[in-house]
Amino acid sequence: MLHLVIAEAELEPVPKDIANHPAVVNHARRRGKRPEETILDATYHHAAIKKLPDGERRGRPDIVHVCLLNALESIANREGLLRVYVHTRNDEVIYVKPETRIPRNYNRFVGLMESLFKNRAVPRDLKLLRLEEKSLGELVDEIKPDGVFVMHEDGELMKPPEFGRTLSRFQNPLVVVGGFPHGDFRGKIPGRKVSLYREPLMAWTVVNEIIINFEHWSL
Ligand SMILES: C[S@@+](CC[C@H](N)C(=O)[O-])C[C@H]1O[C@@H](n2cnc3c(N)ncnc32)[C@H](O)[C@@H]1O
Repeated sequence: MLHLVIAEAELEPVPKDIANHPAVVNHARRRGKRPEETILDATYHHAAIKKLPDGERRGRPDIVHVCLLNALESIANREGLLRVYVHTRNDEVIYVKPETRIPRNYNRFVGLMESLFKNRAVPRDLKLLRLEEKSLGELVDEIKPDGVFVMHEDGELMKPPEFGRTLSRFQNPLVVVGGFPHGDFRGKIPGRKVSLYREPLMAWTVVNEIIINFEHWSL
């Protein structure tokens, strides 16, 4: 079983500090929600986000959306060989049941995330998505993997097929991919740093490369 963690993802409700900013208030009103109930989104909250620390990288639910679509619709997931988790910049972990159907439509996905942050689980009966306050370290301790790999541009360079083969030597490997658009992990991430290419890649490309090459050795 491969455990895939999208870590330090830039997915969060609008922080209190900018809840009164006109860009946030107007967007919330259009969606019929209170500002604090909406998800921070760089596309709509650009003017407000600039005022936040780390503003240049925050408000990117789209990264989580594409990574989840790719991972959950993969053959590995259909075969029951994958578990996916999202860890956020505020140390929350979203547990994703393998049978979850993530909405293709971005606005619907954001609506789902808004319900998740409000109710801590969606849908209430099936709890396909569940949110808990938890650090990445606590999540790793809980999963108890027999190998931890951190995808990183500065890591030891391994071609994707070679990385797939490396993963196949473990029973329960865990792979961490950064869910942010720019810069490095903010916290210390334990594990073997691996680079799949000599240049930075988008998080969803890395997710695809990991899963496809894991499948090659595991199906
Ligand atoms: C968009 S990148 C992060 C931003 C990147 N540091 C930059 O400044 O362009 C998102 C994540 O993809 C993974 N990643 C990006 N390039 C990679 C590479 N060449 N090899 C392995 N993983 C990579 C890392 O986990 C990274 O945190």
